[in-house]
Amino acid sequence: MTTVKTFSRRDVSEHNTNRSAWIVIGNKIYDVTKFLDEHPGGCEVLLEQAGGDGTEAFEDVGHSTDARAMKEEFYVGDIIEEEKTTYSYDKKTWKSGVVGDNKQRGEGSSLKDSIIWYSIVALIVALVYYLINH
Ligand code: HEM
Repeated sequence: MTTVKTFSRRDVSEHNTNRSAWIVIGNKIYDVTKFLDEHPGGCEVLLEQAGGDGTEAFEDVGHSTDARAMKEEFYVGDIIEEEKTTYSYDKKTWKSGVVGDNKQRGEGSSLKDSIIWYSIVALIVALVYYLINH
């Protein structure tokens, strides 16, 4: 059995320089010190997140599947159970990305939307009918 190392967010916050840079992404901790010079997005953005939670920044960039796989090379451990966060990103399925996202948002309003559209069409039809017959 492999035991996963765990660290508190305070532990992570100590690794906030180019000598040791840890970033939290999705409650997992990555030591990107050796990656600083190789990151295609530059070392500055990584250093900005170093010692903290870079989940949002990482997801906002829309990193490729390759980039996601690559980050596992730098995995050092997990955030301790008590300090784990639920991210808004957890609810999204990143594989289907924007499509799933739209579907999620659309579900609530699609019925309302179509009722409004049908009403507008019905009104126009009624108006045309009225104008023709008068
Ligand atoms: C271990 C963590 C990370 C890995 C392995 C990683 C890897 C990569 C890779 C491979 C790319 C090239 C484009 C792609 O394949 O998506 C990239 C681009 C980029 N990354 Fe990261 N990245 C990491 C963390 C971050 C973080 C925390 C930020 C914070 C903002 C960030 C910002 C960017 C930006 C701005 C680009 C450039 C996008 C562009 O020019 O199109 N990355 N990263």
